[in-house]
Amino acid sequence: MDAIRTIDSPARDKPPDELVWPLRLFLILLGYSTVAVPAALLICYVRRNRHAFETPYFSVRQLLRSFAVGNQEYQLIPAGEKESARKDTDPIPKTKAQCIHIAILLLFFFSGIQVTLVAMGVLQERIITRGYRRTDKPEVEEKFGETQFLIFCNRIVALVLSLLILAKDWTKQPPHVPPLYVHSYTSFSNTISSWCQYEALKYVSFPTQTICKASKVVVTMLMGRIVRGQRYSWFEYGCGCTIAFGASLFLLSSSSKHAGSAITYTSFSGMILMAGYLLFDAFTLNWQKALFDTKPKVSKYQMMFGVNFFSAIFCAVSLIEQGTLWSSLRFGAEHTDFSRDVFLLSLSGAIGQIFIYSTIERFGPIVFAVIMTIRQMLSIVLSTIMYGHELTFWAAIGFLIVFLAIFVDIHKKYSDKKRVPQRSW
Ligand SMILES: Nc1ncnc2c1ncn2[C@@H]1O[C@H](COP(=O)(O)OS(=O)(=O)O)[C@@H](OP(=O)(O)O)[C@H]1O
Repeated sequence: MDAIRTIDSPARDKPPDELVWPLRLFLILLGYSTVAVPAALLICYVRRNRHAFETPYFSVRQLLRSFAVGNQEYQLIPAGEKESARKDTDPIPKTKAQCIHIAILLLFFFSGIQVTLVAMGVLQERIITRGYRRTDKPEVEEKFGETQFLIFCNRIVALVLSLLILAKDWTKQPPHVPPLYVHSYTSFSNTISSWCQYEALKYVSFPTQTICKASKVVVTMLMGRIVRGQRYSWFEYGCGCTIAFGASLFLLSSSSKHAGSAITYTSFSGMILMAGYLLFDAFTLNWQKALFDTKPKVSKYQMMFGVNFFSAIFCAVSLIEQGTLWSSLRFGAEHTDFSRDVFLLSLSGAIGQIFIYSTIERFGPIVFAVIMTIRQMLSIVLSTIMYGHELTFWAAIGFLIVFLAIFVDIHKKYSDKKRVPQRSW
């Protein structure tokens, strides 16, 4: 939620009380546990009595079984294939035609992510900063401030969109082998990483924040080793570090004005929150990739449905426990312009998710992390052009370093592939 973060991020020299965020996190986790604990008990119960839940007919029992146990009867993966299933999807093509196809696809996904996330940023800013006239009393203008409700609407629209696509292509969907609750991990880590990032803005200086965000690629690689057993060579780690260095140089040199207005030092809390953001974000990506690698694999729309289903529940529970769900819905009913903007925001978020899942499924978590890093740099380049500013010398060097590292990495993979005959692309 870029724009919301920008607005809420405080421009002050002294960070707030360091004891506030652990308390807030504790309350959030307590809220989630009111759903997670009963769900975990239910899962244990169904797993222990799994035979009682075996039924060939569509029923609540079958749904509970899919939720807690999964459909292991479709697990057709031969033992020897398990290793190769863990490898990242390799986007390096063999022929020129494949090269062009890959390049167009990457550009399409990148543009989709960029356009939808920029649209979301603009709409979020609009919703949070401007007031809305009441439909029945146009002379009264009121502001909306419940950001959690916006996330809830976003997840609901994404849930409905994925459900519509699944219903349309029902016959083309692979059987969903893992238990449905596995998507709650992605949902939880995605939510907590966003929360950590948002919360960290109050405790970290701009340079620390930038360097941490630029390190996304390296952290995603390290997490890939832990979550999926994916090995990367020293050369690949080197490229990841070079991208982090180049992106930091670019972002820091081209955003010196930001640095002046933000917090001037990083506290211990800030470091923990930034680490939380990076670790949960890297876990999300690698867990998604691990699910795409099951055989038969989980389709991107099944995953989108599963993740948004759990996220919607988590958000709804939070809103109900804070007592803000009904007041937000009432605000929506009384301000039709607001409802329209929230719908457009949620729709762009949902379409953005389709691009995100497509990228991770097709190109893997590292390419996605690189795309998100370039996305941040491109936003700055675009605003520099729009406002007629000039890129600094060091920003240009940083930009060159990032693209050079990407080029060298792709080139090496391409030449390695030429040397070693491949089974099939
Ligand atoms: N792996 C994965 N799966 C699903 N969705 C994801 C993923 N990574 C990022 N996102 C969503 O993309 C939105 C922007 O994410 P970030 O703020 O982390 O991106 S960045 O800071 O610009 O790099 C943000 O959307 P909102 O949560 O709706 O704001 C993220 O949740």
